[in-house]
Amino acid sequence: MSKFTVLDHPLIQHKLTMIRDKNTGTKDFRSIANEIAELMVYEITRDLPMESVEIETPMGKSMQKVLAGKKLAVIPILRAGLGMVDGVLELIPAAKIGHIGMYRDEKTLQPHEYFVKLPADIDKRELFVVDPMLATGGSANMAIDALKKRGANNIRLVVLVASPQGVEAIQEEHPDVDIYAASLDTELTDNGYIFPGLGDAGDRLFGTK
Ligand SMILES: O=P(O)(O)OC[C@H]1O[C@H](OP(=O)(O)OP(=O)(O)O)[C@H](O)[C@@H]1O
Ligand SMILES: O=c1cc[nH]c(=O)[nH]1
Ligand SMILES: [Mg+2]
Repeated sequence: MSKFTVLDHPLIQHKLTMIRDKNTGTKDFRSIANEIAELMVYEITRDLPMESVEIETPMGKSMQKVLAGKKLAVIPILRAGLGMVDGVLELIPAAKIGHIGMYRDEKTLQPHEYFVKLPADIDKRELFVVDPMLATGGSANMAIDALKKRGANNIRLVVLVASPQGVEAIQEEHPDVDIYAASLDTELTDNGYIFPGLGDAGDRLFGTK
């Protein structure tokens, strides 16, 4: 089964509380969501493999460490996943970006895919799928399906807030995909919203409500 990790760094938790607050407006929600994504990626990338290379400092030749292994790509699930991309790029500015458009039918809660545009070498990259909310898990599961169908084989899912049902759904369908969240919240409401959650993350990010 895949790993599920809550990143409980105090800065992440403090900032998450700020965006949970319904009085936090679009401008602050947007910038703080990106700050949390940046801190999360800092924690998650602790285990990236390294290798030694020879370089020459002004003092002479020396073996030093650099990142080894696969290159990275960030895959936001549109729309709300866009709200985490800039934060990730602060730390990994050379990452490629792929987009997967997904919306959840408000009545049935079923996800619908409407856009997929990915880097050509997706099979050779380590992918960070980002979306603030993992509620029923339907959207993330379908996004991961879309990636695997196109050759992706190294995927991590990074969300701000997860529900227990969402984590279970991903672990069941994609046991190879590790999940990272800033919080595991207590429940899903009858209309599919995470409680206490953030409300509608897309609407809060883009000011569409
Ligand atoms: O786990 P699920 O039950 O599938 O719900 C989570 C999805 O719902 C939200 O997107 P939404 O459909 O509201 O689209 P948006 O990002 O355009 O607002 C959210 O950003 C996730 O993608
Ligand atoms: O709580 C939720 C659930 C799905 N989508 C959101 O934006 N928020
Ligand atoms: Mg939405």
